[in-house]
Amino acid sequence: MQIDLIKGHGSSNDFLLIDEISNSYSFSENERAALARLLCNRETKLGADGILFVMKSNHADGRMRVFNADGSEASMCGNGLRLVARYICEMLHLNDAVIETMKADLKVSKQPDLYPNVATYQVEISPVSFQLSDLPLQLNQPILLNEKIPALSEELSFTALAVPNPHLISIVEANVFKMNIQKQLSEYVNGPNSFFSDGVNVSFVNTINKGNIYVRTFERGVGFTNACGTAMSASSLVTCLQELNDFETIINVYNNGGKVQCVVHDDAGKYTIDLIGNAIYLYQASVNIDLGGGAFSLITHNDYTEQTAYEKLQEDALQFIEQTMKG
Ligand SMILES: N[C@@H](CCC[C@H](N)C(=O)O)C(=O)O
Repeated sequence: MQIDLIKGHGSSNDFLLIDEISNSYSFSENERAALARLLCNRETKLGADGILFVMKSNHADGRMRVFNADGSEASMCGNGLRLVARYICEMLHLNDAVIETMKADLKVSKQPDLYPNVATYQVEISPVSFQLSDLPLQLNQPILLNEKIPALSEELSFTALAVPNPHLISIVEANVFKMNIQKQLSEYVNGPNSFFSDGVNVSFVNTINKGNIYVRTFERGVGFTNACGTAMSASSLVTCLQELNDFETIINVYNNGGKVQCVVHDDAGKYTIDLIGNAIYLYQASVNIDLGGGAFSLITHNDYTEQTAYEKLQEDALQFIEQTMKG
């Protein structure tokens, strides 16, 4: 089969976007998973953290399904949703749209460029749940708010939440990033284990100062990524709950791929988060795929020129991290 796609990124969390609205593709569930495993493989000419399937919705402006590089489907993807938001808004000539995702219809909108010539979109991260059964996390308690799970770590405290994909978050000192703790812990909870039957995205967060945090995430179904949008949103909420940041106020979230902004809303205990950041296209490609043989070849590859503008944002973000995070 021949497929046209766009490779893009949100905070350098990169995706292959496949448009099923304009193209008459028809994929079985197994084919979607196999496509993700094949095309996201970093050893090939494409490689990505996941695939975004952009589909028609019967009630919203469009629909997104996201598959991780290992072929598993996720209920949500914040960085990916910004790319889909851009794609749908440009296709339908809209500034605001609603995108159907696995568990919710989410508002998205075009925003003023965060940096010159960096296409910027805001996406809604919702619904939020602290019920452990929604992750799921198997513990003899209903919620976990900044508490220890001694079997995972004697030192670190964790908060667990679903936004709606599952996240385990720990606020740490800067020196912890130099240790191997996050990798070991993440591999454990994403392998066969008695706590997380579906795995979990694991984030370590450093509160640089009020209004500025750094987040590094080991993603379920992928491994360490440059950034994870839902994780940065969930982490922002956790810092507000711990009074390290303020609700209704911009939080700059630095990551290894750049920077986004989050605003956390508290509507009488119902939390939602605005995630604002880049939606950059890297190139358009056509590929010829032999799924049975597990191989593909590139037919065309045309670069966009947007990445140069993004690199300025990324350089400044990385410099800020280096200067402020001593540890
Ligand atoms: N990178 C994404 C999250 C993708 C899904 C995640 N790995 C999961 O399995 O829940 C983001 O930007 O939110």
